[in-house]
Amino acid sequence: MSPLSARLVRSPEDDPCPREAVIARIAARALRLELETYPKPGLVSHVDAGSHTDMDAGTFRASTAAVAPFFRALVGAGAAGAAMPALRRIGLDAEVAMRVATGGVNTHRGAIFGLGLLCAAAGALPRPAAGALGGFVRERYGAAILDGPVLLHAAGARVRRRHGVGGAPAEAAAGFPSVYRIGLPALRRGRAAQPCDEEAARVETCLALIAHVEDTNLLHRGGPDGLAFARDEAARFIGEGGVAQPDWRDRAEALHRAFVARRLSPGGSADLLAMTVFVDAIEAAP
Ligand SMILES: CC(C)(COP(=O)(O)OP(=O)(O)OC[C@H]1O[C@@H](n2cnc3c(N)ncnc32)[C@H](O[C@H]2O[C@H](COP(=O)(O)OP(=O)(O)OP(=O)(O)O)[C@@H](O)[C@H]2O)[C@@H]1O)[C@@H](O)C(=O)NCCC(=O)NCCS
Ligand SMILES: Nc1ncnc2[nH]cnc12
Repeated sequence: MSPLSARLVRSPEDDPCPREAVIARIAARALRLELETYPKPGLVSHVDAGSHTDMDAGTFRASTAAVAPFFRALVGAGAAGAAMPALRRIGLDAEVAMRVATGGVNTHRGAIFGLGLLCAAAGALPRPAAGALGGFVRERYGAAILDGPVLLHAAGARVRRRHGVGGAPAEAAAGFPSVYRIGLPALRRGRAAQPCDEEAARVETCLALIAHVEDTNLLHRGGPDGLAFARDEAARFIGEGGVAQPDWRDRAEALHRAFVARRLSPGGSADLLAMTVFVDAIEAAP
């Protein structure tokens, strides 16, 4: 662990900054709620492992527990005005902790990056108005994100080069437009359609994101055809009424099975679902 992370990672009992601890807990809760959302096409949930053979709900729970202290460190770094290289060091330490906790499996790399940047923004902004967290990431860190080192042999970087898509760095540098333009409106639409079922609202959000996002995980596993299949099917689900349909759960489960049959897994959309839940909680707070 880098000295910066070691200084900033604290146990909740001796935490002198309750607001920072609360924000970090909200980030970890967002990861748990993402996991506890079913059906999410091809993705791991508390019900099954979707298109994955190397991870399940237990792997995600262990990963969430391991990375949570680093969210606290990122909130603190944001509050202290840290620049991108400092955040990056904490993010890389979090990736190491994730891999130790999961036996080397990549559960939350995208979430550490995106949710981590939003945590830093929440640390920097005492009372974030609607849209403020994404705007802060764009203004403060956007250029550094795009100029940052590229991990040439990472699957994501390879896929981004081959297919000319921006992936996680472009999404963050632009201030998370998928969260604000797609995720949050879908969460509110889902709540209006199913006022007593928060899980339904998260399913609506997840499907709306899959229909929109250029997800490098879908490209990695399914190529352009896999990405197009996933986006078209998710768009059809949303276009036909989403979770406002009486049989929405059956339809979403059928979609889940179709993704699993093709080994498709929209991991980037899952991360953006967690980020949407986080932004909704932080920016809505009084
Ligand atoms: C900045 C990086 C994180 C960029 O990494 P990379 O070069 O790999 O770029 P991307 O592929 O674009 O993104 C990385 C992960 O982000 C998720 N993602 C994918 N598409 C999008 C998108 N359009 N918008 C936002 N986010 C996106 C996705 O993560 C999720 O999927 C992973 C699990 O997938 P799985 O199917 O298991 O796939 P693999 O393990 O890859 O292999 P197989 O099993 O299929 O064989 C999981 O991580 C989810 O979270 C992308 O994977 C990085 O380069 C970096 O610099 N990190 C340093 C840390 C840092 O700077 N931190 C800043 C402050 S915290
Ligand atoms: N629930 C999930 N299943 C598979 N990949 C993911 N990446 C982030 N969340 C995920």
